[in-house]
Amino acid sequence: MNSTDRLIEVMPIAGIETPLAYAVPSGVRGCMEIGALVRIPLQNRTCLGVVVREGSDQKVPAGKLKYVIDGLFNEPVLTPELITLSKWMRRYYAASVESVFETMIPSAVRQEMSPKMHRLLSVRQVLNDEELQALDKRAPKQAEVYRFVQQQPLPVARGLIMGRLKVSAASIDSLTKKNILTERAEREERVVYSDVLSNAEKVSEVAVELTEEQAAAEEDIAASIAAGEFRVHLLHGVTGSGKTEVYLHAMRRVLDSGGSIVYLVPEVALTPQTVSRLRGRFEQAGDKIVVWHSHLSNGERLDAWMTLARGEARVVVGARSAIFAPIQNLRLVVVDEEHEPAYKQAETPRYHGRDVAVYRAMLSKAVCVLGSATPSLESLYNIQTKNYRVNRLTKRIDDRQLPIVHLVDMRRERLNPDGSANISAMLAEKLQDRQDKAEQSILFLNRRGYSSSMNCPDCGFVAMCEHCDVMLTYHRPEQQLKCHICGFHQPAPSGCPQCKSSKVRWRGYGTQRIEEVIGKIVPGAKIVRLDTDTMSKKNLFRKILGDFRTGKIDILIGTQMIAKGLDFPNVTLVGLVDADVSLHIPDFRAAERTFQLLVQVSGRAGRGDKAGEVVVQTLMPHSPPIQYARQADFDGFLDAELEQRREFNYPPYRHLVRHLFRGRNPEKVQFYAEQWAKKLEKELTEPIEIRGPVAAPLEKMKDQYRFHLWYFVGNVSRTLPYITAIRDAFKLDDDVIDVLDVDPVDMV
Ligand SMILES: Nc1ncnc2c1ncn2[C@@H]1O[C@H](COP(=O)(O)OP(=O)(O)OP(=O)(O)O)[C@@H](O)[C@H]1O
Ligand SMILES: [Zn+2]
Repeated sequence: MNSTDRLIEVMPIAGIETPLAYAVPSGVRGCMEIGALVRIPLQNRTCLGVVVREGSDQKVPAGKLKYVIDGLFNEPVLTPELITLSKWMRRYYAASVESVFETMIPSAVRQEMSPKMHRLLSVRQVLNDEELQALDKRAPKQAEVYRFVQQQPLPVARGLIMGRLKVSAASIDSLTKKNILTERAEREERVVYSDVLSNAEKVSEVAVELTEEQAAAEEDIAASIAAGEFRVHLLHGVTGSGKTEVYLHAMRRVLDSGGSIVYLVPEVALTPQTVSRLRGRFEQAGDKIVVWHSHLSNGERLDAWMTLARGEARVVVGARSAIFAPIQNLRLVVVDEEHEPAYKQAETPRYHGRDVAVYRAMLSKAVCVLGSATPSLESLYNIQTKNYRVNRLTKRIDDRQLPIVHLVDMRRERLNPDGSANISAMLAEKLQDRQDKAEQSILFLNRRGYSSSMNCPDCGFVAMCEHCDVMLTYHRPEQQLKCHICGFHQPAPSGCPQCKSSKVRWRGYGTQRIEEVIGKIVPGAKIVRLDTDTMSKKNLFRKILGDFRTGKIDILIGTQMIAKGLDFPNVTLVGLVDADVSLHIPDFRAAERTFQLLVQVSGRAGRGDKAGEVVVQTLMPHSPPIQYARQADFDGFLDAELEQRREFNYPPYRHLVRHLFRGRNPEKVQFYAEQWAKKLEKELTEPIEIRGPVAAPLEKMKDQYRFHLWYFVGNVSRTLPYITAIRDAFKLDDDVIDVLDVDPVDMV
């Protein structure tokens, strides 16, 4: 290395937890700034890394310092504050550098992938005659490739060489490995950013005049944006109060003053209405919006990302990972439906999109707006403890009334012998009434109850998954029993496999069964079912919503996953078939989830000129979350629930960390979990409460047995590193795996 060489520090994406110093060769291709994605040599291989520092004071012995190979792009793929965010995520979620960067930088970007990408080869090291003759002898094919490339005036496409010379990829690769040839990816032409959601339901978008409440909320948010300080606003507005309109006005201001915006939704595919409203509003005004969603091809992903990195688009809308968009001058982060558990990632790094959004906003001194009709207890609590500002919208647009909620006690209804069990007389009658009046209805099933299992009344046999601790679910169209956790399936037996009785029964009900029953109750109604099968078919979901809007469908049946943000003015009846299923899950948030579910699904009724009604079927009509939801009493629910949480030290009073051990051998898993607990209790100097180990509620999953411990932690960033340090010195057997999940939403 020359004394004039510039140094940078690069964090390899390769299972290493510290940055390494590299020299930057003069004339190197690509960006070398902080946040740039670069190729580096590391222990005899080439890997990717992110530039985290310009300059270095690492003492690298002379002759050991290596050169960066090149930068993948001409601009950084992460902003400096995203690098800081990555450090926080590693610490807070006990995650590796590799997993954090792989989450932050989409694989399409890391692989520099595009369907229209060429891999171009050129000569890096010119061979002299002697060397060329040696190569001719040793590897004639390689020599042929070398000669061919050397004769070309411009870099030549790899595919072309392979086709023309009939050589294998291996011959080319060995030349690049020896650094005789060099390969780089280049776009054939600029890929036009096409987007599958671009022809979503068209909503003609004109900016409406805000109501008084909306205007007050928006002005308060605007004041924070103008102040240029980090602030969090909780926009707590009842269903149909026009929260989206408040976001849109605030966004307009930010765009007009040159700032950028991240807008998060729980799942893009489930929110086509929101996406088309954003598009309608901003793209007509000439502001490009990037919609970041799972149906993008790799080429589109790369292109969308780079559009943001280059500052060509200043708004990104997407699910949780959109929070990592390399957008500069971030002024506003919107987290819509902030209470949604879908914001939590189920794999490492197990981050919570909302919490990361708040942290990123803080780093950028931006404003974060969390919006919901049913905010999480954590956010409501933060109003008091972290000075979140709260903006309430207490009224629906045009003073529309919140719907009347009827509770039906299904313990009495169950006695109905007419075969239409699970649909109460009241719900049946109201469905027919809406049909007569040409109004629309939506029926919701609680997702957790969306199954029908097989059991035998003679011997008590229940069909269970061979690999998981769950009952198999009956799917009528395919006549199969399926496991919703691992996908195991088998043909549905006609008799009991254990005692051969022919009296097998199907208990519970799925959307399919409800559809049949409703068909009998309301003959002539056009009924459509929305479930996971529908969701897996591209565009079908949007088509169904479109048909529902135009009145081609009378009754829509689905699980609560479809409830988010649906806004159909002609819906005057909502039925919740099984309100309390979610009360029985082993989760300290069971009451909160049930309350949220009731309020959210009720919120779909009566959004137009006509008043709405809700029929809630329950076996526990007196349980507090159901009563509070019925009266739309948020404060009552909050007070009661906070008291419970405080008593048991649950969030929001403490953070929970779940430490799961799993493996195929249950005794071994339990043994390690217990050994660990002993070690932790002995060595941990921090006062935290430890509960467990105990078997997880879902003890067996995908053939693995699961035990877990719970840590009740006051300050995660401070305490977790102590736990991980002890864990680093705790050797597990190869076939036992442990996972730390901070602020978990999955309790089973
Ligand atoms: N100021 C306004 N004047 C007239 N119509 C409005 C106004 N603000 C919002 N709307 C309309 O009211 C309806 C409800 O608004 P929106 O969907 O934003 O409510 P929301 O608070 O997000 O509801 P939810 O939480 O139930 O999804 C929409 O059709 C929207 O276009
Ligand atoms: Zn299974």
